[in-house]
Amino acid sequence: MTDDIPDAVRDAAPGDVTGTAARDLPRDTAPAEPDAVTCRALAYAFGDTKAVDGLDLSVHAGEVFGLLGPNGAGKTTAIRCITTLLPVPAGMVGVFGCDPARERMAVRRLLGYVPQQLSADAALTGRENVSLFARVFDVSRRERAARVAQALAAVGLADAAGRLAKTYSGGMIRRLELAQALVSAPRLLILDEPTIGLDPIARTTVWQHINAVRAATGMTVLVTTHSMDEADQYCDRVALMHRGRIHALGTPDELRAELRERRRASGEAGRGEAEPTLEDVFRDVAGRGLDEQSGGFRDVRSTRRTASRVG
Ligand SMILES: Nc1ncnc2c1ncn2[C@@H]1O[C@H](COP(=O)(O)OP(=O)(O)OP(=O)(O)O)[C@@H](O)[C@H]1O
Repeated sequence: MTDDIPDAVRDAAPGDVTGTAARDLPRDTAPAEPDAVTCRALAYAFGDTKAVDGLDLSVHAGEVFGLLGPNGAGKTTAIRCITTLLPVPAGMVGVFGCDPARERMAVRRLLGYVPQQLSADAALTGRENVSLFARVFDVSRRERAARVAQALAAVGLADAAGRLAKTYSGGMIRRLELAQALVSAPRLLILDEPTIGLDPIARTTVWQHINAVRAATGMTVLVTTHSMDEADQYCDRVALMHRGRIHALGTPDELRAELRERRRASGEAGRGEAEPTLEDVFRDVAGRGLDEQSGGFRDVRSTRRTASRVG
């Protein structure tokens, strides 16, 4: 784990780095370090329910990786195994080469995690919330105030730091939770549906801050989402997860091009088919099971919990 949040994070003004700009960072500098996340044949069951069922995944250091899938695909369960919150009963998980089972604290020190559930305390100020995380993550007393201020500034909350979190908007709460995760200067930031329930402007703002920090630090980002549009716009690579395993993996452009090719080969192309979207790719690789399983991609957006998370 790095000792400090780099000054560049503090200085990265929100909006200066867009998702597109961050995606244009050089990709051909081969990472000398191990992959940020490795899962091999990972399996986890709740009773008879195979939540994760033979998951193979590599998240390269420095990339923004999107784990996509409908409700119940197993995304959160996989994330909880990676973050040491669940044991790894079958298969293996590595985080920058560390084994969560044997090096639990080492793995936790590498991670910043923003779960789906509310992790900020509404009765505390923004600054107090981030300070709490700084203490939990052993940021030294000497450094703490500066690191808390840096993390709040990095997500655009410096001016609101003295206000109670219960006065924040949903988007501000999400950014506060981001600051909490960033205060320990993680090498890997894991975000479980970071923009669910937010309006389009708040979504964009959250992503601008994620990308600004990532561009400044080289941090790896693993994000789960139902939103194909966000994945398309902000993720370097995506994995399409369904029923506990990965059905397709690549850059959004690669996945779309592969579907275009499959359509061409099967004679579907040229019959007025629109350019494929990522959702088309998912429907193609997951097959009819996607419609049979409860929860698609669109209907879930309006039903989830951010509105009530902060009330
Ligand atoms: N604590 C639990 N006890 C029993 N079953 C669970 C538990 N947590 C998850 N499951 C089941 O495991 C499967 C995978 O759930 P998981 O939450 O990992 O999916 P997900 O892709 O993250 O879904 P969502 O997008 O809704 O968060 C589902 O069938 C779910 O009902």
